[in-house]
Amino acid sequence: MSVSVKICGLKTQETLEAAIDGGASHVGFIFFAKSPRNIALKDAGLLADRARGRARNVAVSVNADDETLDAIVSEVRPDMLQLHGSESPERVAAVKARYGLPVMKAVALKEQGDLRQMEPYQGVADRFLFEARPPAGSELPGGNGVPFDWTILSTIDPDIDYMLSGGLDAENIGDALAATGARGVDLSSGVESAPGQKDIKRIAEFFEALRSAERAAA
Ligand SMILES: O=C(O)c1ccccc1N[C@@H]1O[C@H](COP(=O)(O)O)[C@@H](O)[C@H]1O
Repeated sequence: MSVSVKICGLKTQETLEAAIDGGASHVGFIFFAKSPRNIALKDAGLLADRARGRARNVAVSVNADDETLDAIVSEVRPDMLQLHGSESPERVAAVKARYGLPVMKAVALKEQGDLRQMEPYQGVADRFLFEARPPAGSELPGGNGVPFDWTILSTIDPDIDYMLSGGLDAENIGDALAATGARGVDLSSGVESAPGQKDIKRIAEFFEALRSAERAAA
């Protein structure tokens, strides 16, 4: 089975096309002012229109209020909302009900016990995004290019639908898939030449490495 891939933090047509050409199933747009990947609503709307029907558009927000999410949903018409802050299970449920869209909830992992944070969201979130805890001093809850200890996921219930994230790139994707058996992955920094600057060559190299890992596992 092929792994679904979300390339996140896209800001240009050229890199969006490179992600979709490479085989991305999902493309992500960041709505978080402090991020070098933050994108204006109008620009994200244009990119999402371009991707529509070829990849699923994911809008990423951090503790966004209804007014902010209303604007994102109306301009971008995403297929999925990624909530990457400290949104409570009740907030996740309210967002799902308000927009009628699936929600992927980010959960930061550093040690085995952190997996318990996922439990209150089970049956509420449609999918999980397992991500590393941000390094000390980082202003970003995600997109730090840092992997976590993948063995934390070795005993996870196979019915839990998740994307693996945090510091994935062409060099480590084979090991990451071998360690976790993840059916979906999400990455940003690993296909950039500098923070917020997606690199077409690195996107192509990532997909090449992924296909090679998939062949090795078949
Ligand atoms: O990428 C960001 O700047 C960002 C900002 C705020 C919330 C989430 C963000 N990114 C998410 O984190 C993953 C992992 O990033 P990386 O591969 O470790 O750089 C990214 O794919 C986004 O979903």
